[in-house]
Amino acid sequence: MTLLLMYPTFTCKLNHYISHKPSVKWGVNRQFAFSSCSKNSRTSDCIKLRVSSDNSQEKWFFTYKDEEIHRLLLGGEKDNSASVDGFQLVPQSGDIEVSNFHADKEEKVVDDDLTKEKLTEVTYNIVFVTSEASPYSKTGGLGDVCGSLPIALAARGHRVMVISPRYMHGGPSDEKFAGTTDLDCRTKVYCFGGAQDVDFFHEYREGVDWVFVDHPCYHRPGNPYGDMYGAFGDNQFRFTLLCHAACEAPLVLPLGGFTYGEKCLFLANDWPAGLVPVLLAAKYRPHGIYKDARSIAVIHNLSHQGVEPAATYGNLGLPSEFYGALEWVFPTWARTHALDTGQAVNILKGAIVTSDRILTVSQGYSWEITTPDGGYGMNELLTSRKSVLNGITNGIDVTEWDPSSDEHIASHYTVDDLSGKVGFIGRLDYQKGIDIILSATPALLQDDVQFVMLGSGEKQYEEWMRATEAAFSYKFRGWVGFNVPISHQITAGCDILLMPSRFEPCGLNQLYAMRYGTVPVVHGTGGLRDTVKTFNPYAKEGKGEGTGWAFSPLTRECTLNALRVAIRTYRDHKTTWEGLMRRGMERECSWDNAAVQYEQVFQWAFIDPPYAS
Ligand SMILES: Nc1ncnc2c1ncn2[C@@H]1O[C@H](COP(=O)(O)OP(=O)(O)O[C@H]2O[C@H](CO)[C@@H](O)[C@H](O)[C@H]2O)[C@@H](O)[C@H]1O
Repeated sequence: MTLLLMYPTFTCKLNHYISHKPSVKWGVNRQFAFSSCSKNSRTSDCIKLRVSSDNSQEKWFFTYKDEEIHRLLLGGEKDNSASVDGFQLVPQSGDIEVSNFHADKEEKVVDDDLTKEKLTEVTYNIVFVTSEASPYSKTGGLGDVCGSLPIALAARGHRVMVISPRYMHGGPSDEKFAGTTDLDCRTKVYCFGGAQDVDFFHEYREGVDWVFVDHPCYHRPGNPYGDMYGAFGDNQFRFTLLCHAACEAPLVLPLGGFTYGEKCLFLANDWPAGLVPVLLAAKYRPHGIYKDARSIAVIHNLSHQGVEPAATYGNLGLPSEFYGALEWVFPTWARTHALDTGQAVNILKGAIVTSDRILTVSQGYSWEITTPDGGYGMNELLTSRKSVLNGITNGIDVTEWDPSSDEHIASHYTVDDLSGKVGFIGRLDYQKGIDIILSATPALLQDDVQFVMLGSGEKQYEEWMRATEAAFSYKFRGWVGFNVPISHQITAGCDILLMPSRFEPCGLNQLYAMRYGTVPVVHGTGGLRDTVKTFNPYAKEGKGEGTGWAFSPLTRECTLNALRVAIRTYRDHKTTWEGLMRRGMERECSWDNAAVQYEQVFQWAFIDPPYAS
């Protein structure tokens, strides 16, 4: 948390520092407290603010080191719900000396613990737009994040809607939507040369409005993006429709009796939601709608950008003058034939140049995407927007992923009761370093280890898993497919989780692994480097520190070396291993911390006028 104190005008921003619930309204006697002090001296230096109000007059009192100081309130800045979010005070003459306040100097105080304890002061109407949200739909980490972060934000007092498609695959997964009801609010959206009728389904669960856009294009076998024959050919249409519908939803859906209205904050997750910030700027604001709304482009994976031929621009329901926002020209070497001009539209680019802020899912990745290596062609663009680019490490759903109560595992355990237990879980593609696993496995299986893999993706890797299991059935098991219970069982059952990702915006499996006492061995990149601390046996007077191994560079040799060090530690140094497990299990990984950081970014988003209008 950052507290701004300025003297002698003594202006304090109270946002996030006042410890009262958002539902508490202004106008009755209230006592608030906030701290201006460092972690270690919190108690002694605490400044308390007491406000006494009889609805006509507000008197403000400060207590500093148990001494009460009366101040004149110059102006209380209140938000729409009449909660105070800032104030200005004039010190009386002969002002007391307060040692923490430095003349004409800004003081920044960081106190994470304190932040965590407090609910938010300013609440927002938040609209997550996403192609997947667990448990309704999930093919990877995006589903996890959009299924759990909204709940954490709602618990902090925000009004939160998550809007995603109502996928009907014609199988058991359709049951996940059984609790939703048709809002009977058919709406027309205009794209792809005509009017499209969409319906909205809804379920209010865990404080969140889960809204599902219904349209025949979401009703087909497969997963949200494709089927056994590959990606669906009309994905641009399917997600354009989602974005148009998502922009209408806050205006037209009376959820709990009230619409979300125009003053909301859109979180556009990855390219499928990338048209949302563009639509706000191009379609709505010119007509005076959504002038008070803001948008944040959240990048979970920059390697997918939603790029289609330039000729498709006319389908997107955007005015021609916004073509430049989406315009994308492939370099000459990437063109496919002599007549290829390289002209394309890039939806994620549109989001990056029109959103008010940009977020990635770890700090490391927010830097990597500004470099040529990690930028996937967007590095210069992202660098130009660096001042509004932040990284916040994902949290995890600590209820779903809890080794003491997990419904998918046979025996439960806690950090105080560790009992006996190399795995890999993930999409079988280039990002996840699957080629490295392929090349390292024969050597690894020479050692006394068993290796279990769960994943689906590229056919050649699925075939390799089947063939390796057939050849080394006593040492290797490969489960081809997407199976949540098995992912929990592998996470709980393994001693080591291997993640040789080539790049990893955040990575969730290493977080799940640490929570389950399974030690991660990862390539030190992006969010993996941010979250897995390499074991150091000499730290802390020989007690050791770290939660796993983050190796680099990403080669077969380095992967094998790191795995062998880990395996030796497991085998020969049981106490040390237990320390690694314990530290991983005790690591803070809930959404609480991240939710507070998200709120800070929300606050920043509303400081400036809309970036694009
Ligand atoms: N075969 C299978 N069966 C069952 N479950 C499976 C599975 N394959 C994957 N999963 C699950 O899908 C999720 C994968 O999450 P990750 O964060 O590791 O990667 P992903 O690349 O999808 O997400 C992107 O978005 C997330 C969220 O921001 C970032 O953490 C990440 O770095 C970025 O690449 C985990 O919950 C995992 O258990």
